[in-house]
Amino acid sequence: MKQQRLLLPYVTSKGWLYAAALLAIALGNIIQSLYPRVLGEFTDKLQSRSLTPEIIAQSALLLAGIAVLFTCLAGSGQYLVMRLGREFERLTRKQLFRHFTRLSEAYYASHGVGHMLSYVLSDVKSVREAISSCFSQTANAVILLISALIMMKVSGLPLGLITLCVSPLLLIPVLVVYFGPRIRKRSREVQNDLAAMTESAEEQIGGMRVTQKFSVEPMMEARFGSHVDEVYSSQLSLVKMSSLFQALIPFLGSVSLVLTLVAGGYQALTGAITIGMFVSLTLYMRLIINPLQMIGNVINTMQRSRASLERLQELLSTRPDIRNAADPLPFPAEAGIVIKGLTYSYPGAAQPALQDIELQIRQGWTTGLIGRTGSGKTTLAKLLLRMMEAPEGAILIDGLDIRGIDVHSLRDSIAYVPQDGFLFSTTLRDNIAFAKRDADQQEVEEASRYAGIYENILEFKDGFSTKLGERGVTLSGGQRQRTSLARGLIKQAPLLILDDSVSAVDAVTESAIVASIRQVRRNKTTLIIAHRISALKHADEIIVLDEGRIVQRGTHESLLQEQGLYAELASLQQGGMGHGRTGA
Ligand SMILES: Nc1ncnc2c1ncn2[C@@H]1O[C@H](COP(=O)(O)OP(=O)(O)OP(=O)(O)O)[C@@H](O)[C@H]1O
Repeated sequence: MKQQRLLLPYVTSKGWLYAAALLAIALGNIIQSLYPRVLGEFTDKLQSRSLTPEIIAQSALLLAGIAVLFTCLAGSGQYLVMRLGREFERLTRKQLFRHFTRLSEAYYASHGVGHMLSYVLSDVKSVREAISSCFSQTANAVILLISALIMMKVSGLPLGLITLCVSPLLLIPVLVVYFGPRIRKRSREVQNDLAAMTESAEEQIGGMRVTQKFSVEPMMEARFGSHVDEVYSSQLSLVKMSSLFQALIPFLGSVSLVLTLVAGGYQALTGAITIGMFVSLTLYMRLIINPLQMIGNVINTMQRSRASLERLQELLSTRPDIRNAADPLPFPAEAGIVIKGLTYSYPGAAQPALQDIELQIRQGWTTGLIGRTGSGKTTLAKLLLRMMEAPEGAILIDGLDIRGIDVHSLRDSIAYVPQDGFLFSTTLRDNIAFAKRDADQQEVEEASRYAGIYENILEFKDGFSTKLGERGVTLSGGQRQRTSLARGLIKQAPLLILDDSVSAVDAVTESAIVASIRQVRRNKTTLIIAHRISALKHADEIIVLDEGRIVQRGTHESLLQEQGLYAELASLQQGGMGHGRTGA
């Protein structure tokens, strides 16, 4: 799998801005590295008693100038780098969301919402830290080190002395090589555990009402608690490694200072260097050590960010399972469907969900699909929507292989109404006009009348402007279903699939809805999936599925004449179980 590169293209595209930031930081640090020299010369003049009030004023002005220039230059470099980091965060979050919209049903079945959130929140933030604060701190340290070394040489300090004093700092790269990969590995474990914990939090909080109703709070606490413990232990293991690393770097800095004191002091005693030179040497060493100490922090953050970057790159490299063919065709003029020898198994399933399906959903007809729970009805609907991919040549729409049809055009031409349609936290109007944003009020009202929800909506104080969701009205199961049905009907799509879409309404409402759907879908292709015979008995053809296979087909009347599952379901439902889920 080719890895999608995330960072390099971004940094390259912003190359000029990064170069400008680097320049500002470099100039700021070069200017700052002048101040030990000013103080060294000042000390020498003080010692040789050649100090005058003018020299004092000049030196003070010089130091103030250095401070102002450093603040302006380093400050603007820092601002630019931080801004570039935030821009990366903004673009990557959008890119991730775009990628999420392309991932398939199978991906979402194996990755929870919390897991996806952890990419958008913590991984992106962690990479942003690397390209903002780490960038400026590294630039600071490297430039300051180089300019301080040059200034020490220019100030006349002996090369041997300089080399001896900075030698312990040369061990820093060795520490980086040893600790870097270890910190990265542990960081990756932390990120994975955090993702699992977010996923668990999302699920446990989402299911809190069920938890309370079943009074199983201790069990759920233990479930979430175990994820929290895992995060704690992986973080602890990371903290151990990174603390050791971060403690060793200042230690090397202190060794450098000790050497400076001993070797510099000895040379000043013997007269090899002046006292002013000794003062500037110690100041230079302090100047270098401060940012180098921060390098420990930077490298820690960088390793964490690298682990996050790897996770993000892996995610962005996941190719969507459902992709358009090289030359995708638009949805054909007619929505007649032929299914030939379709067998479909979910990944890892022992049994196929559908087997040897031969079926025709005729253009302009209403086809009914009935069967016990788990018989494969929804699987068939999802294959028609290409939420999963059917084998080549198994599903033809108006003679075209479904795999050759543009995914967007296909889904745009099908109105799919599931049993438990998800409604968004917006107004009822927005939910109904979800897939038809330009629908006028009349269309919205018409669709809600057909779906049998119009009267209910008018009863709300704000009518169609009623807000749903956390800060709005909570609809009953049946109201939710009918709103979702209105959302499907308003599309007036060439193919309508109702997947148990009126299962939560009473028999009277159901028969009114079925009658209006028949009216609005006259001569349009419609597939009604249902458990209840009453929902599909008017269909032009009814298909009976059992354990993934078609076991009967015909009209309501012909199927009632046959010995078989349909007649069995009919007698059960007439016997008073009509509103339950048969075979469940
Ligand atoms: N994402 C999935 N991964 C694995 N197996 C699945 C998945 N979705 C459904 N199945 C299995 O496929 C079979 C058919 O399921 P499907 O949802 O199509 O049945 P159904 O007839 O629509 O049932 P119901 O009437 O209860 O909605 C079942 O055995 C189910 O467990």
